[in-house]
Amino acid sequence: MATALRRLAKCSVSARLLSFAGHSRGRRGHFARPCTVVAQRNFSSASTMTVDLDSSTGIAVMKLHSPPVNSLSLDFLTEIAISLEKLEMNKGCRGVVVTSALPKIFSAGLDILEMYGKSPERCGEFWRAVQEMWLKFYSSRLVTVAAINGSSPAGGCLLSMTCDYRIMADNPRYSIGLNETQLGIVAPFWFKDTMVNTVGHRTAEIALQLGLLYSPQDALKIGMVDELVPEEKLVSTATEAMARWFAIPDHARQITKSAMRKPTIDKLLSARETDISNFVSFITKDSIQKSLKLYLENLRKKKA
Ligand SMILES: CC/C=C\C/C=C\CCCC/C=C/C(=O)SCCNC(=O)CCNC(=O)[C@H](O)C(C)(C)COP(=O)(O)OP(=O)(O)OC[C@H]1O[C@@H](n2cnc3c(N)ncnc32)[C@H](O)[C@@H]1OP(=O)(O)O
Repeated sequence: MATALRRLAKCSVSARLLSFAGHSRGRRGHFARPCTVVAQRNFSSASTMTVDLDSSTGIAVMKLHSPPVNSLSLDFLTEIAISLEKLEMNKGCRGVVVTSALPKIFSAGLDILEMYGKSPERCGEFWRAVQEMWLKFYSSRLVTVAAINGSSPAGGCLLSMTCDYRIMADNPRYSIGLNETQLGIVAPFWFKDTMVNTVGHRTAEIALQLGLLYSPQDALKIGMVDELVPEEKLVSTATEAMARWFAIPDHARQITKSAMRKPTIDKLLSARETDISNFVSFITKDSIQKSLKLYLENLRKKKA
């Protein structure tokens, strides 16, 4: 099933930029089922998420549910990307709220187990799926709002930064940021670019080098998130925020979004294969594997 999903994801890449500029590629029936609430719910055999589309508002809520920490494995990334693709193709959908169904965690970022002790081939496949998820979200025609209801390190922060707007639960126990350097690894250029586009160059420089994780209050101060609300109001605030974006004619908003993001997207598209081989050669180095091993051990020790 997951392999079939990945194949489908690869086939649809070339259509992305068309939809980005507001052109419809969306012939119904491209997928086996139309994108309705029930079809979405049934779509994922692993039940790693629910996607509820309210046809009266055009807002879908995508709730990530991959215990224990919504870490982004190859299969999970593929499911997220395909779910977004299905929403993109549904003319009744104008926006998506991304949130977590797990308590206290939005997403723990990339699944470290996908980067530790894996073959170069598997690492390459994994990295392509990370790129694909980023490309789909960053270039989405939809209004995307992240409702960040828990900690969101590294890849979790990246996912939220691909969205148009971020609302975080005002809980000082949660943190968010690109903390890669703390693991002894390096955020690739398109993670860095997304961060720069979100918080500006100087703040990104400090945040990335030090691998900083910010409290919600500090994340608000630097512009990593746009709003803080009590956790119970998160999804309702996200759907309310969506109304401001829906008030703008779709084509004008989409073309503007494209103008803002296209250079960053094109940069990855033109270097995609090199980026994969850089990742594979970096992550499979003995020294990096040792760092990851240590980091995993510390994560486990913390619990014991
Ligand atoms: C030159 C350069 C060229 C190319 C680029 C090359 C390189 C690489 C770029 C890679 C970019 C990487 C991006 C990433 O996203 S890396 C992942 C970063 N994530 C983290 O650091 C988060 C780690 N986790 C935590 O801090 C906590 O777990 C968290 C999320 C705050 C939750 O805390 P808590 O509720 O207390 O839960 P536990 O810590 O007990 O965790 C439960 C369970 O989950 C396991 N786990 C946690 N996070 C991950 C993860 N990201 N991947 C896999 N597994 C994870 C944890 O070990 C526990 O497992 P157990 O078996 O003990 O139950």
